[in-house]
Amino acid sequence: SGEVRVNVVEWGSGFLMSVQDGASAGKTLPERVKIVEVGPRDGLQNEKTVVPSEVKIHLIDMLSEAGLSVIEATSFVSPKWVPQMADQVEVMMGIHRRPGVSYPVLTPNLKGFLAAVNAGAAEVAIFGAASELFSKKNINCSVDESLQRFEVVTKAAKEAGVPVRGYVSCVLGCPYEGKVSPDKVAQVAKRLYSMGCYEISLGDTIGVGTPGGMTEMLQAVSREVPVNALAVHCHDTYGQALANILIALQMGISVVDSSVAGLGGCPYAQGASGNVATEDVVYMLHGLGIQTGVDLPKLMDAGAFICRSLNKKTSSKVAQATCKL
Ligand SMILES: CC(C)(COP(=O)([O-])OP(=O)([O-])OC[C@H]1O[C@@H](n2cnc3c(N)ncnc32)[C@H](O)[C@@H]1OP(=O)([O-])[O-])[C@@H](O)C(=O)NCCC(=O)NCCSC(=O)C[C@@](C)(O)CC(=O)[O-]
Repeated sequence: SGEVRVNVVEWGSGFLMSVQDGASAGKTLPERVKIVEVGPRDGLQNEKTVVPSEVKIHLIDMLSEAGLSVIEATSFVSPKWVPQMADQVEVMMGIHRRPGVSYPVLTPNLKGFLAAVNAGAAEVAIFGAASELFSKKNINCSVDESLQRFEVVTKAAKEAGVPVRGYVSCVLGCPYEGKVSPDKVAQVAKRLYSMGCYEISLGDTIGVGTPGGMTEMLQAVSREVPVNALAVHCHDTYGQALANILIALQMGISVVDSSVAGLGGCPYAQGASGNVATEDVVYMLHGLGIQTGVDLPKLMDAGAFICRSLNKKTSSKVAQATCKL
């Protein structure tokens, strides 16, 4: 109908303005999107100076207070590989778990899985890649070896009744190999799904993808894995993340990973910027009339808190526009 609704909420010195464009909220978009907030893990894992556990815990609590229902809390990986995540047990013990909120953690192997469950994790994520070289740099094994390790984790998780999410990294490009074939992404995604992952998150680890590549890759993956079991995980290095997410939504995906304040980057993907900012994703989704359950002002408070704590500027355009730096 071309109807455009504009809601303006005055807030501090800035304005939080949401433009709802009735024409763009087409039939193919989902009514509701689940956001998987990865800031406390993906966002912080690459920080060079150690972030105190209390800051991580407070951030996670602010994010759950803002209405996020899935918050990836930490990683049970080797502290020699990722020192920033060495306080995983303190973080898991310190957070105030809100009913209905899930706090998954990364577990690369059985050792990590057992430690995670011991620390009270009720959901875990395994993380593979569609690129051999990235797999080697990130988790020190080939893609096939990683899948064998993940079989062991998913078997143990099934016995313990713990749901497992699966990641595929480098779905639109690799920092070491360059172009990645959509078929390879589809094969890895299929293996993770067949071993019992309830959801497969497709990671544009270095943020190089464009909507054309995203479309081609999702077409290949959705031939092997049902689209309602897929999520997208976009880094924003080349400023393509929101466009890529919109493509994913139009193709039926309704789970989006993002990081508050656009924090982050992978230690084994040099030059990659943070994930798309959760604030910007929420702004876009609400503008499209899609529900998220997230309170944007509260989310921006969480973004402002972590940026102050890290002494860095937010990468969220929405936060910049509303002067909540
Ligand atoms: C996978 C390993 C452990 C293999 O590392 P390795 O060196 O091959 O492992 P190992 O089995 O030979 O063991 C070596 C040492 O690590 C210990 N170890 C072994 N496992 C664990 C564990 N779970 N927790 C704690 N310690 C562990 C083990 O006990 C031993 O200790 P030592 O005897 O030398 O004292 C290592 O490569 C690692 O920890 N890698 C983590 C890398 C990582 O966290 N990367 C970032 C996350 S992935 C990402 O960001 C991408 C994503 C998910 O966001 C999606 C996207 O954007 O694409």
